[in-house]
Amino acid sequence: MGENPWQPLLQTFEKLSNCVQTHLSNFIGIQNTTRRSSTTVQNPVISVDSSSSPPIATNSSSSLQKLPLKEKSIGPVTKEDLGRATWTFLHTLAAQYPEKPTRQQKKDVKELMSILSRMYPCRECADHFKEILRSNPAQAGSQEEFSQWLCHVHNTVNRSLGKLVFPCERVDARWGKLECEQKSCDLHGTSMDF
Ligand SMILES: Cc1cc2nc3c(=O)[nH]c(=O)nc-3n(C[C@H](O)[C@H](O)[C@H](O)COP(=O)(O)OP(=O)(O)OC[C@H]3O[C@@H](n4cnc5c(N)ncnc54)[C@H](O)[C@@H]3O)c2cc1C
Repeated sequence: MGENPWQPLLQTFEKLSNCVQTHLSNFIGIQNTTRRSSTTVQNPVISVDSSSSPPIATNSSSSLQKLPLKEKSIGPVTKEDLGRATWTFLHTLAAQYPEKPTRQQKKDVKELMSILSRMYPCRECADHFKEILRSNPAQAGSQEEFSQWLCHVHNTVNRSLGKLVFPCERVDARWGKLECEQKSCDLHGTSMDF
């Protein structure tokens, strides 16, 4: 049998096709990279305080990309990040705590502190906090009592870390209530002790 007369033409076509495919996939790859990085700039994903953390690549189909972003990249949470976030939560809670809390609310504060001292996701901090609570049991008979007690225990942690002590008479200036329309974020207390 003689050689297929179309063979050289088919081989040329195959080479051309491979070449086009390679260029096309390179091109698409570049496009995807470009799109991903421009999304990151225009609509950054998440922010944390730590500027030293390397950025983490995100899957373009991830819903994370739709989250609003501040300016910095995501990375592992440090003990300091966790501490600042937790103090923000606790001081804000104290700022919104009712003047006249219910018995349940007072019990909740004690339980919350107790749970923190067991489950705070930094073992040494949790153990340290447990010790602090032992000599300073939570006091939450009123908004002022709670926020002053919290300021005091925060200062105890500050001292142990060699940080400056915060002037507790200025705690209300530092930590206010959440900005919520028509007090919709306020915790409600009661004048009755039930
Ligand atoms: C329960 C708990 C226990 C911790 N234990 C440890 C530990 O054992 N070891 C460790 O390394 N880290 C610990 N941390 C973390 C540590 O307290 C800090 O959060 C972290 O070191 C970051 O400190 P920072 O200087 O950024 O400010 P932070 O101490 O996080 O304070 C945040 C902000 O609160 C304000 N502030 C400071 N002091 C007071 C105060 N007394 N009252 C009201 N507002 C104040 C300041 O404006 C400050 O910028 C603990 C955190 C918590 C929540």
